[in-house]
Amino acid sequence: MSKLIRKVRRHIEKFALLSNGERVLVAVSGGPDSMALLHVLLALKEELELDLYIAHYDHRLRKESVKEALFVKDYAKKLGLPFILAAAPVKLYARREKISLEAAGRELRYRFFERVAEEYGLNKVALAHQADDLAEEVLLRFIRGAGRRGLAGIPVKRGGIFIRPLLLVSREEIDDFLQKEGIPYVEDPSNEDPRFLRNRVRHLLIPFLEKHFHKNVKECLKRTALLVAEEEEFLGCLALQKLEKHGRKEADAFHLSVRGLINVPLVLRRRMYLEALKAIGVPLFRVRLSHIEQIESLLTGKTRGNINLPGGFIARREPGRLVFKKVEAPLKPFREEITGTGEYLLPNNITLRVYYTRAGEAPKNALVLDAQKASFPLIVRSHLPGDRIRLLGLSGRKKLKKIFWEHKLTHDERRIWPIVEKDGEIIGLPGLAIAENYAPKDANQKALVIEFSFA
Ligand SMILES: Nc1ncnc2c1ncn2[C@@H]1O[C@H](COP(=O)(O)OP(=O)(O)OP(=O)(O)O)[C@@H](O)[C@H]1O
Repeated sequence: MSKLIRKVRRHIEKFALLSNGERVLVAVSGGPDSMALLHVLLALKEELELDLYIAHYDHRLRKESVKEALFVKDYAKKLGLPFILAAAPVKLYARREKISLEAAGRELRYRFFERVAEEYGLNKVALAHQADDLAEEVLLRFIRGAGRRGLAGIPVKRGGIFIRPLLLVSREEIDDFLQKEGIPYVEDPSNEDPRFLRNRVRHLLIPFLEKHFHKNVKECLKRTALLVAEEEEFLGCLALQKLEKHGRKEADAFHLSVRGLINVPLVLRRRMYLEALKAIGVPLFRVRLSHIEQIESLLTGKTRGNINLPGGFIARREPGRLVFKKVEAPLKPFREEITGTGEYLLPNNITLRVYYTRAGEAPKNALVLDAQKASFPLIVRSHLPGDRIRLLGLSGRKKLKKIFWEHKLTHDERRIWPIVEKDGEIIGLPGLAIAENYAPKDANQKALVIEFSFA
């Protein structure tokens, strides 16, 4: 067994990353780190009785991305491992949420991993961040002015499902392993692009620090990050205890008692804000120190009114309490053209996944259509008064209103449930109904699957 595999096995044990018999989704971009991770986990598969799955997310931001997805797909096939792929409307999402392409890609990618883990009943998602990533990330965040949470860098595990078995292994050790084992990988040219601050940290700042200040600067940064991470974890536990005492969660809202908060030291209070936001589903990736400071200024009375938080949440001061809550965006009717397979972002935070598979393998809650008959373009739209569908075995057409009622859909669900139309005729509603002639005849037939989820 190679040195690297033994080292990772020790880390898996030390940080309790995996238990025997777990079902693991390996996030493989096709780059050197994730290909090494895949091989390390393959080597430990038998001993740890792991069930491995491979997932790849095609961000569609570079023209080579399809090739990379195919590389990972073929590799999974060669290894005989299940492979799950999604393609992403990253640009659209970034524009809509007013965030960078990098941040949008990250958010959608992590959401995809979580969704796949849930759908396939997997307990862990293994990511291939390594020690050099950790050092670079810490420096980068320092430059950008992060708080303590940022300086803790990249955690070795998060949220009970994400694990990073290679986090304490250097890029050099990984390269050495790949070469000795003859493992192929694809290079991501954007890793060299000096327009990205992260790449300038990797290619300019770290070598400069190594040359002129400290040969082992990466090791030092790693050590600092691990120490801060331990302290962060401790602070997190304390904050949760305090939240139990002084806070109350209510569906999409969190209430914090002002009297409870002012008796807590500022450093802990900041962490309490963060834990409260996490509890109601605010995307923590996007919460900046400035948001936390704004919340603090609500408490001290320096700011009044609503403070906008990421993901459509607000914070405001009410008598005797701070309130964090989701502001409901009004539901919008929609009509979109579906021109091919992929992911589509519809209004009202609906994500649509359109793909081909064998009819027998399609999930039950999706619309599964005969691929030949349901050719593109299709229209996906929201409900209109008088909508009807021609169902098998019925002489006339059935009102959608009746179908909604039979499935006990709420008023809001009825307004935005996606309805699929071809040539002016309704051909189905995911999970609810399919028009006559559009259902595949047998399980082996090629089917077009339309699945959707509300964010
Ligand atoms: N397109 C992808 N498909 C599948 N997994 C990916 C993809 N991109 C990244 N990953 C996984 O995430 C790890 C980190 O990737 P990378 O360093 O590019 O991301 P990052 O943006 O720097 O970090 P983070 O994921 O924390 O935002 C990879 O080693 C791999 O395990």
